[in-house]
Amino acid sequence: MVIHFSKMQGLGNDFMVIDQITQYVRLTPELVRSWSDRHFGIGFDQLLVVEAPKKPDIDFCYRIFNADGSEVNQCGNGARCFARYVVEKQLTAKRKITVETNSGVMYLTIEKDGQVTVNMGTPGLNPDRIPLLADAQSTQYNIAVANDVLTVGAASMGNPHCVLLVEDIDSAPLETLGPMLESHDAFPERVNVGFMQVISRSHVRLRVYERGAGETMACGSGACAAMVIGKLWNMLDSQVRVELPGGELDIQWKGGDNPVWMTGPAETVYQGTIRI
Ligand SMILES: N[C@H](CCC[C@H](N)C(=O)O)C(=O)O
Repeated sequence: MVIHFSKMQGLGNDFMVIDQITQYVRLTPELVRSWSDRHFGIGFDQLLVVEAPKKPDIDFCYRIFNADGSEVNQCGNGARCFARYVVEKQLTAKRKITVETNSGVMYLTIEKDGQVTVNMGTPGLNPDRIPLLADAQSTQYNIAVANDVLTVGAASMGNPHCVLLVEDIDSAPLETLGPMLESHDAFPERVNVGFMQVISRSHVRLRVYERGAGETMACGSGACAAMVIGKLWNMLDSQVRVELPGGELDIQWKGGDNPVWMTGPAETVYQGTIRI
């Protein structure tokens, strides 16, 4: 069987995108891992799967698999690529798209300049929502790692994130602290780990060691989580330029139960087929 796919990227966070509307393939963790391999497969950070809606008033469903084969409930950069994919494949003529993921419904708008704005929903700060093993909700949590205690912020954007402050993003110890925090016992479903350097109240630099993928060139939900946590720490205003290794995202959040808005690019690199 031949599977048609698009290879896409949002600020260098790269994706294989398939639709299960015009074709069908049974997805297993082993198959996803074989496809994500950058030497023996196609190579990607995440696989995005477009499905027909299950409810009225929803345009599509959208599933996300990390490179390690784990299925997750949110991908910010992927949401922007998803929007461009369904338009380019003429699966919709809409410019405002409603999509349901395992973590809820998202609202996507394709802007006139081709960028995509995503309503990423309200951040989850209750430890049970993240999930995080903690006695009470706080803006800061102390996590024992190796022989040190790290102070982190934690939030869910439909997927779990922790964020720590660093003086210099370029020398941040992602290779060591990333995996240790990603799989730390305090995070029962593992966690995405953001390393944030605050440049001003409207500009941060961020690197993310992603759950199930390692360090990526950009993490959309990670940029949202970092902005939320930085604002809760009263270090950031309500609109922030998040500078990631792969480029910049515009993130906006007014606090409280307001949604987080993310705007950024999404591009198709090539279209291909793979035989299974
Ligand atoms: N690694 C993430 C999923 C992809 C998120 C990221 N690529 C984004 O743009 O939000 C997780 O396990 O929750």
